[in-house]
Amino acid sequence: MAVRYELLKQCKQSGARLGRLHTPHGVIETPIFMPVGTLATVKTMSPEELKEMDAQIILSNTYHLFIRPGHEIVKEAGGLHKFMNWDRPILTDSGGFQVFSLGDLRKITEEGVQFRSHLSGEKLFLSPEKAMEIQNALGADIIMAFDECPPYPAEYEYVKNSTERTYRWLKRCKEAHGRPEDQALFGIVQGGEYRELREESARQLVDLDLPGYAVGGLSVGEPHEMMFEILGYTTPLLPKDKPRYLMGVGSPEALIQGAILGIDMFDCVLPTRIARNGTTMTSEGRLVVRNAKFTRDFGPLDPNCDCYTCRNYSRAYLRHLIKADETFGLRLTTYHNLYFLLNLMHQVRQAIMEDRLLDFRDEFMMKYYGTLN
Ligand SMILES: CNc1nc2cc3nc(NC)[nH]c3cc2c(=O)[nH]1
Ligand SMILES: [Zn+2]
Repeated sequence: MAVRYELLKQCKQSGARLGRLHTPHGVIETPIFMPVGTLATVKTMSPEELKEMDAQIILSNTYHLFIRPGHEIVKEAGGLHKFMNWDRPILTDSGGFQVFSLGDLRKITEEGVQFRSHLSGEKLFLSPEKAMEIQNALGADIIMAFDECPPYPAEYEYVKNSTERTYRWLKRCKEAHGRPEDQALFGIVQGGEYRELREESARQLVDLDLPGYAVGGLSVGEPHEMMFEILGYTTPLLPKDKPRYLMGVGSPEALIQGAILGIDMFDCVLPTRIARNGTTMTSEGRLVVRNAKFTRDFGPLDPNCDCYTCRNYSRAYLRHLIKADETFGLRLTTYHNLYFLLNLMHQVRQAIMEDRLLDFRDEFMMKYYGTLN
């Protein structure tokens, strides 16, 4: 079977658990943060640097690779692993989220979604079948069902209809999946902010006995507390012996709280995106290194970080590069931000091992945010 989850330890203090996810391209330790490589590259990072920082799995986007260079090209290259020279696990999303974030450039029907390419403007179409054809061609170890991520807020009726259609689409994905033996298809729980819709969606997905389950429809503008409340009653409905993936999350606080609520996998563009404008995550909170106050600060970006950037360069140098729009500056801030989140999850796994995750959370929150919640 494509992907097998091994539950190693259930945290005594919380819903968190320590696990290992066995895939055709290697083992992933969970809870895990997955760097996002939208266009078959984690922007400015080489595969060697990603391995150096212990990135164990990366994400790529179906919508973007479908638009450019096209999934046939990637297939002819021997698949995504070969194309981007990454021999560890890859997860591809199904394109749903990107297409829905195109706003009114798209039309949703039972068949699928009609939209215009954000590059050429040409009319394109994504459906459960098309999303599976593309992901089968890309060859990722974990692939996502084609779903609709409803906007927030959204009326009960809208979310009910959308979630029911997303379930019908999931069954079509399962039907159309050409490579179930080497690519694990994860379903995506929807239901918006409505508990009975979330519970119905989770029940229907679990009945399909899938290799993994994502919680979708979150991190779309809803209040933090609402996301944690929804996770609180959704993850317990998912099988303990399968991985749970919270899509599009997130901030350091959300990663820790998500793990406490039983989430095993996270992805977010935050660390790479904010790095490009010189914003970094450090052990003492966010630090905007392009800020004038760092002009003569010759100390490391983060004194408590042992990453390549913090061991070899100063805040003054980073500020200079970012101000001068030097590519090397983007590389150094990206390297640190990714290292920071990957290392945060390493500390979370340690804390689960030692049954002190809640204490770790309090210590981290105090240092990073200066508060306990
Ligand atoms: C591929 N399907 C799918 N992707 C998602 C990506 C997300 N990214 C965020 N915040 C950045 N929320 C998300 C929800 C979904 C979701 O509900 N479905
Ligand atoms: Zn660092």
